[in-house]
Amino acid sequence: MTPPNATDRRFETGRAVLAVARLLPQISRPRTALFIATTVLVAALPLAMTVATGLLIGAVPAAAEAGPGSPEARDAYLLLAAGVTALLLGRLVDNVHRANAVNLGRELELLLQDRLVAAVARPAGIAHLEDDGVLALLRIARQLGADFIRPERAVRGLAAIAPEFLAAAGASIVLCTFNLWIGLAWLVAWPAIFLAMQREYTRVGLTAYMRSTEMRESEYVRDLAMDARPAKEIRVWGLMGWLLDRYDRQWADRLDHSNRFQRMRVRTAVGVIGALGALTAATGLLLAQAGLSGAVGFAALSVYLVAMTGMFKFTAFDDVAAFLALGSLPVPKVLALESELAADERPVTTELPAEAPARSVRFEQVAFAYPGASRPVIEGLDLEIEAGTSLAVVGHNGAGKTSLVKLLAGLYEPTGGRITVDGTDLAGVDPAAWRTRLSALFQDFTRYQLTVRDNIALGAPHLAGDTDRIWKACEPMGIRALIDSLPNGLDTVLSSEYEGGTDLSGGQWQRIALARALFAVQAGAKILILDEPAAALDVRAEAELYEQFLDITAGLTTIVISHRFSTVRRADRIVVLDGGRVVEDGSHDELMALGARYAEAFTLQANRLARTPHA
Ligand SMILES: Nc1ncnc2c1ncn2[C@@H]1O[C@H](COP(=O)(O)OP(=O)(O)OP(=O)(O)O)[C@@H](O)[C@H]1O
Repeated sequence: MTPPNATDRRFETGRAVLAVARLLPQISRPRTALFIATTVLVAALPLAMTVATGLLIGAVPAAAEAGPGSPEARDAYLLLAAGVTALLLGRLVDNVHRANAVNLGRELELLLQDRLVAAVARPAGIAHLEDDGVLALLRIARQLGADFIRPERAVRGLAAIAPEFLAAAGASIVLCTFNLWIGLAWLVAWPAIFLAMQREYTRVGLTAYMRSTEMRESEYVRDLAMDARPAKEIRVWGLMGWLLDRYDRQWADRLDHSNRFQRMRVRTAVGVIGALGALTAATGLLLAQAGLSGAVGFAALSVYLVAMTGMFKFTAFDDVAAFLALGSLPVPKVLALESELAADERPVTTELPAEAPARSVRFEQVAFAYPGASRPVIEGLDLEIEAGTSLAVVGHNGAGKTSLVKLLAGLYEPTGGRITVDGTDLAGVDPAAWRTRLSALFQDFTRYQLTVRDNIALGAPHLAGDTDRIWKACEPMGIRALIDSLPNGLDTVLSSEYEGGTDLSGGQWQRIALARALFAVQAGAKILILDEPAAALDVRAEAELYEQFLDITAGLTTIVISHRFSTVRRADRIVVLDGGRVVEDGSHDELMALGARYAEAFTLQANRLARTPHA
């Protein structure tokens, strides 16, 4: 996602406010209709009161002369009643208008949050979650309802400003009856001033948006200082001072930047106030001349004066005007993100047969580069994985092993070539349906701060209530005794941040995660991916676990990535990856006989292990 360019920015304010206005009927048509009706009334009623007051002032001398009960007195009473009614009704309608705006605003925020979560959850892959533009929007989205980025405030701003706008237009038209040019000047002045100020506010808001990467950085630094997870390293290495320093510097930089923008806003405001002062002085002077020369009567003069001073209620410089600009700013961005992510969706063109993969999964000349990366991590990769067999993938750090399984899981799409399942190109298959056939455990698996039961059942959440099945997944992992020893057994929360909860050792966590993968297999997954499945276990424990996995998952397609050759050698077939290509391919015995990279690395590790019997 790219940030808006200069041309886009000129129209940003109008587009943002329009986007807010267009969303309101989606929340509630009747309440939007009420919003429009009360906007007109809130603008018209004070104007009606002004006119009634002016006419009343003009009618009083004649009524006083004619005496009580006279038609003139009745007219004066009627004008008084009209003025008072307009005043009271104005108050009442104003309250309804504001309350309606607050509710509409809150619901607008909810609507945007919902649409955003749905939009972000929609793409099958995870590439969008590494896109700086998307992350900037997500940051804004997380803050929706906080700080100045509040669409709710935009609706309240709109509610306050729209009637004032109409009232100012009405007052300008009243002034047109005094002097056409003065009236027209006022009619044009307010929208121009309003737009100038909105552009300034928008500029400030956009700067915050454009600096989202810096802001994310400083939020990251702040969270590092406060989170429990990095707390060990930060204290052991004495990083707290360094973190706080860095955070302070980033804040100072942000403040400095925003102060610079504030100064620019003051310049515009001074220019605007100068123009307003000149127009007010000209109007006042002309009114005074007209009054003194008798060209305009006393009643009309008072109406014109009230119209002129009433125009200053218009809040172009007020907080509400800033809220309107800043609060609406994220709205088109959320909508743009929504359509951008929807456009990225690829069409589903084929369905895989229920038994697939029955023959094989094939990587055919697959190439892949991470979004934004200049070089591919996988290039010209050909690999056929026979269904029902176990495959081990080995290679040095950064060789592309994890990237390969991420492609297989559909978390990213190949940038070249294709992956087929029994001959069907995965590009046309519904990724969600494909993933129900996969069970995967990645090396950076998630330690959910949930119960043991949930941590295991998340492998197939629809079977979460099946306790027997959960125990069945735990058994081969050797964690039954561990779970029984926990305060609430399966229902113990795996986090010491909760009362009655507990944390586990690295190896214990890994066994829980393996049980989760096994639970998914029990639920019907046909391909099992294990990326460094037991790096936290000792070599023998890992080899034993993998052996057990192979027994339990016999007949399943299993792909394991490991640096432990005692694990790797148990696979039916081994491929060595280097620079994103397969450079060796065969069984353990075949690769040993080949005497190349695999054999060399295996011998090296075996010799080391032989020297360290407790490894
Ligand atoms: N999300 C990402 N964005 C950009 N580059 C990435 C990303 N993930 C990995 N890479 C790069 O891709 C290359 C291959 O990474 P990959 O994780 O596939 O290697 P690996 O063989 O699994 O390594 P290891 O044995 O260390 O786990 C590396 O150079 C890495 O820097």
